[in-house]
Amino acid sequence: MIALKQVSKRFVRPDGGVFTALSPSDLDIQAGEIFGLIGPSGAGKSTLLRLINLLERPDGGQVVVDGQTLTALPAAGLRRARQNIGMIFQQFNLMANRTVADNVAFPLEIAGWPAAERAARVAECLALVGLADRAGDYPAQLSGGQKQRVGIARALAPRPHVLLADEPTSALDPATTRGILDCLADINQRLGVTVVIVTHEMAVVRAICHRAAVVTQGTIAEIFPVIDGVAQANSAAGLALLEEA
Ligand SMILES: Nc1ncnc2c1ncn2[C@@H]1O[C@H](COP(=O)(O)OP(=O)(O)OP(=O)(O)O)[C@@H](O)[C@H]1O
Repeated sequence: MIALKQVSKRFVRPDGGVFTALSPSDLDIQAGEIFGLIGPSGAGKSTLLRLINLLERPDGGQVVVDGQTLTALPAAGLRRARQNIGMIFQQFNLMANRTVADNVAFPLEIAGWPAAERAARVAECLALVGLADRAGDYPAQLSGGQKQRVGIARALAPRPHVLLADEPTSALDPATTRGILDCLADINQRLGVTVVIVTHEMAVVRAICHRAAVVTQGTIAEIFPVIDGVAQANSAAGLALLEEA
């Protein structure tokens, strides 16, 4: 479903220095997987995630999602292809001046869905995340967990095959975290959506991931499976993360 081929990313710092956020890396994520990107702060996890939908443009390499080579697409083609890739964020990124329903409708408006189909899809997505009764509320009236559920509903509205999650539970307490992770696992199971989740916590990987990559200093140190809730990491960086947990 997702293939990164020798993808790399450097940033130029304000002082003119060049910083390698990701050395040339390969990554294959299968359709239907929940795949984790785990590593310490500043390791390059978010950069790697944002390279999948080209929020960050790689300096080199190819990004292929659902059979389309995103790195070869012109702007209009890329906009269309991105409708197949939903994204959720640590701070939810909801629009405060729009109701819950209008937040969820937003990507459908952009994509040109007719109003009646939009309304039906919004209702469906809010039901999916357990917020059917909050459609008319504003984000400020919701708890953190409910806000993230709106984020998930918004990301799923255009029926994407891929959902990118950038530390989706880092702003939430443990009980709410559990609820959001269960929600993501449920969506993965029911809809078959491929989920890529950035986290710095092994507990998140253990809770929902099928496999995960250890990202450290701009490289993928290893890719390991999670078997019966046990993370099978064995690189030095992976073992350090397990010890921390
Ligand atoms: N736009 C940018 N300009 C310059 N440097 C950047 C930019 N974006 C990221 N970086 C640098 O790239 C490195 C990797 O950042 P990234 O956000 O991918 O790490 P991360 O593993 O997600 O960390 P965290 O868990 O702290 O979010 C960091 O050192 C960061 O400062």
